[in-house]
Amino acid sequence: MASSEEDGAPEAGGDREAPRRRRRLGSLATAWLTFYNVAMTAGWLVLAIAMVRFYMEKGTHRGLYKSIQKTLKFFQTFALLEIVHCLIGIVPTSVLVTGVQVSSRIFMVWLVTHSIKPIQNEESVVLFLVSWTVTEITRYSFYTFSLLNHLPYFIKWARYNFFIILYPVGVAGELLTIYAALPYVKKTGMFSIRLPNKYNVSFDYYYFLLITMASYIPLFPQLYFHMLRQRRKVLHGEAVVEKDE
Ligand SMILES: CCCCCCCCCCCCC[C@@H](O)CC(=O)SCCNC(=O)CCNC(=O)[C@H](O)C(C)(C)COP(=O)(O)OP(=O)(O)OC[C@H]1O[C@@H](n2cnc3c(N)ncnc32)[C@H](O)[C@@H]1OP(=O)(O)O
Repeated sequence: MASSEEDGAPEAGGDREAPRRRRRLGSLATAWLTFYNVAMTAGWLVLAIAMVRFYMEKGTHRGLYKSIQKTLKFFQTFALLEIVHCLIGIVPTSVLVTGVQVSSRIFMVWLVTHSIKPIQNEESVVLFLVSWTVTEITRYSFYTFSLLNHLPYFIKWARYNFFIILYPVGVAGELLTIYAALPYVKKTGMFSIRLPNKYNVSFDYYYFLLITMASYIPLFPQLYFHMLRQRRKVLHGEAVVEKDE
């Protein structure tokens, strides 16, 4: 079920500029992006298999995060390159949208789940892990097949439909995990800087987490509506005007 993009002809109802844009990409950039997307698809697939195997063997989510954390940290951190891809112009995506998306994930991985051990067994961690994993397998395989001009319709369909449920579920998982971390952060004062000190600077990680949670209110709808616009453009061929472009 390969799409009609194979011969460079525009797809019915798709983005008619996409094949032309891809042809303009240099062969080095295309080779790099293909390698990057294949590696990321494989990485998130390994993570998915590890999670399913863990649950089948242990019958509980307790200990799941610990068992997959190295793979998760590696591949999610590797995604920082997506900001670089936008900055150097090899993908036609907004730096702002990608920056918010990637930095919120890096924050969740390193400054919340990795750093605050008592929350690693929360059910909410499983919520965001599953949402991220399904999303990323779909997204990176979408990019890979698009670059190879052999995009099966079901992958395109999945890329622009799964997020409708997975995005709110992932965000709920992230917010509940931060919420679960609050008492520990308050009790230990971790990552906080108290006055007096020689630099005369104070920082309270507990309030930083509260502000981060509040920032989902304006930022998440923007990402969600961005994806809805992309969905209309790619699946229904509607022209879309992005505010930050
Ligand atoms: C320091 C503390 C910070 C705290 C911040 C707190 C606020 C956070 C609020 C936000 C919360 C987000 C939470 C999030 O982590 C939750 C989840 O992810 S849950 C799981 C569900 N998630 C999703 O579905 C994610 C959806 N998001 C995305 O897909 C992308 O990340 C996004 C950047 C948002 C959108 O993608 P994009 O605009 O790029 O759309 P397209 O995929 O259609 O791509 C457009 C064109 O670019 C080409 N492209 C892009 N990347 C590549 C690539 N790697 N290789 C090749 N080509 C690429 C793509 O093919 C399109 O090209 P064309 O138009 O020519 O076809």
